[in-house]
Amino acid sequence: MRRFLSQEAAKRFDDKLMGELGFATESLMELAGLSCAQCIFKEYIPDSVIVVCGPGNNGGDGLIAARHLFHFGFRPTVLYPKPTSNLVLTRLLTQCRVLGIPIVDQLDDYSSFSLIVDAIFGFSFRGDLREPFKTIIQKIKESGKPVVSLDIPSGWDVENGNITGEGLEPNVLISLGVPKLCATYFRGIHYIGGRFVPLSLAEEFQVDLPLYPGSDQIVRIN
Ligand SMILES: NC(=O)C1=CN([C@@H]2O[C@H](COP(=O)(O)OP(=O)(O)OC[C@H]3O[C@@H](n4cnc5c(N)ncnc54)[C@H](OP(=O)(O)O)[C@@H]3O)[C@@H](O)[C@H]2O)[C@@H](O)CC1
Ligand SMILES: [K+]
Repeated sequence: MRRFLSQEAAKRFDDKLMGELGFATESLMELAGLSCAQCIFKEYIPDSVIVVCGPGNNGGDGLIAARHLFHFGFRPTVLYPKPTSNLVLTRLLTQCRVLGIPIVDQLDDYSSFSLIVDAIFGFSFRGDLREPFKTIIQKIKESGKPVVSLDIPSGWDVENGNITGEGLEPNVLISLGVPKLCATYFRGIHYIGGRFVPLSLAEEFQVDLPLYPGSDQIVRIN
């Protein structure tokens, strides 16, 4: 059995979940985002947090995590630099707005936040880092603040890790469903979250599922 998925396998895995296995993106994203917020609550005292969201579903996980973090007593702000017309993401942005969570499209100074949540890129990241996210990632690194990455440390090659050196070096990584290959290069605190993978799918892809304690949605593996 393997413990990690390649980029191509992660995409096929996702297609199966959202296709023949009957799941909706929104429902799995909700479980993913909740599990991320639970990991953050375990590792950090509630305080101000900036949740930096990219244009894809990783950004959606971030919006959901921001909403749950608000309910857990954190003071989240969302950085959403790229406008979206995607209905799922638009609805999640509305849900944050309803709670009074500030949503900004640019940020020059991260110093007023005690924690940065990286929901910029997930398993679909490829090629050279493009703007505006290249500068955002650079500024996050310069801030020296603790970083929690959702699914993939942004800027890392999904299989080969931080090969350009431009990627984030998070303190905590929360792999969603099954870790991707780049996680083998990660040396910080590593959780798996999102307890939604059917055993039959894990067997088909020959990946191990972690043993989640009790009814928990998260498990620390490193
Ligand atoms: N399957 C599961 O179990 C579940 C998966 N879930 C989550 O979904 C995530 C995967 O989401 P995803 O496929 O939407 O892609 P993701 O990585 O967020 O964004 C890709 C976008 O980024 C951009 N972009 C790409 N490369 C770039 C570059 N070099 N430089 C700059 N921009 C670049 C490009 O956008 P564009 O620039 O084309 O607008 C592209 O569209 C997964 O990791 C997990 O977090 C959970 O929600 C639910 C359960
Ligand atoms: K990320």
